[in-house]
Amino acid sequence: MKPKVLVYSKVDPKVLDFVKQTCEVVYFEGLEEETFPTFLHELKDAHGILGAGLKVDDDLLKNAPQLKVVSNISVGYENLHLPAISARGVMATNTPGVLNDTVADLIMGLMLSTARRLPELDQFVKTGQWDSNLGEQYFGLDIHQKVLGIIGMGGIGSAVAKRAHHGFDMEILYHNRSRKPDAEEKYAASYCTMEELLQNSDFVLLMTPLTPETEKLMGEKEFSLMKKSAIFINSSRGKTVDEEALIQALQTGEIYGAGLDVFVNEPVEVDNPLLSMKNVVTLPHIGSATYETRYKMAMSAATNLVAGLKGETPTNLLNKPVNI
Ligand SMILES: NC(=O)c1ccc[n+]([C@@H]2O[C@H](COP(=O)([O-])OP(=O)(O)OC[C@H]3O[C@@H](n4cnc5c(N)ncnc54)[C@H](O)[C@@H]3O)[C@@H](O)[C@H]2O)c1
Ligand SMILES: O=C(O)[C@H](O)CO
Repeated sequence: MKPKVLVYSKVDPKVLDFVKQTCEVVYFEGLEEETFPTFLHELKDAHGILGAGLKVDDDLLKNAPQLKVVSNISVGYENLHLPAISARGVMATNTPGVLNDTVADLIMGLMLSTARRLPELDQFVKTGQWDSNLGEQYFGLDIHQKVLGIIGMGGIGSAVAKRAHHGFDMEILYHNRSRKPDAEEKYAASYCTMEELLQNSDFVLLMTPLTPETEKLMGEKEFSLMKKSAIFINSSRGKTVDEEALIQALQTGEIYGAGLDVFVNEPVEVDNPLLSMKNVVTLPHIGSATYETRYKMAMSAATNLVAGLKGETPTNLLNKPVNI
């Protein structure tokens, strides 16, 4: 009998076909309030789940006694409670690597958009404000030859360092849990403390996972250390930042601007002060959102899932389940 899999996010039909070769699939195309009870019902005899963002903790797992694999279609996995998943002998997987270049491209775009005020000036032209006497009101800041500080020099951080160093002639500083000799050699990246990085960077990119250690990693003290001319970029998770402190730093001119792909609450509330600031460029958490990369992520997650269900070790196994 084929193992039963619940796919709870929309995926390319080719990914579904791949999973269907070895599994019986129940497809949800996204979980809504109305479909969640059916999902819970189907979970009772499911062997695998595949999708993005579902909170998987003991509360959910107790409804899933047959479960063998939880496959996340994302690199971030703060939605997975790994101790609870491991304790029930279940494998957990994510999708690192395949999205590095796409997210790094977007981050370069965010840096350029914020420094050169692209969305604001786009509106300027489209609303007929462009006249022949334009002066400093449309000036921005250069990004080439500036200093980029990267907090979290992992897969995505390194892909940004590559673009910034080789493409924009930027100087790279980084802070990470451990030294990254590869980035030091290839992108002339200099390792430094958080404090040194914040004080010396023209752009500060936050690119760590969300963990208890990184929650509110950027707060009042950290923003106060940044240059007044510096731009803060966050494409990690909203909760790595104390959003109130960021708003304050922007309102008081402690920093020049911010480019944000992630927020504490997503979708972000329309009355969030960040949305009405001209010096803030916002995006709806779309770092990896291209057709090509979302396909690769879903296929990577499907491959992990099928491997786990076949009794093999998935390439991107995150945990050590008991009894395995
Ligand atoms: N905006 C988006 O669409 C999007 C897309 C992909 C990933 N992300 C987020 O970005 C995160 C990073 O992705 P990645 O693929 O580069 O992961 P990664 O694991 O390759 O890199 C993360 C790096 O952060 C470092 N780190 C962890 N905790 C740290 C700490 N306390 N202080 C300093 N450094 C620390 C790690 O050592 C590692 O080098 C993901 O976990 C996810 O939350 C967001
Ligand atoms: O963690 C990730 O992979 C992104 O945030 C979702 O695509």
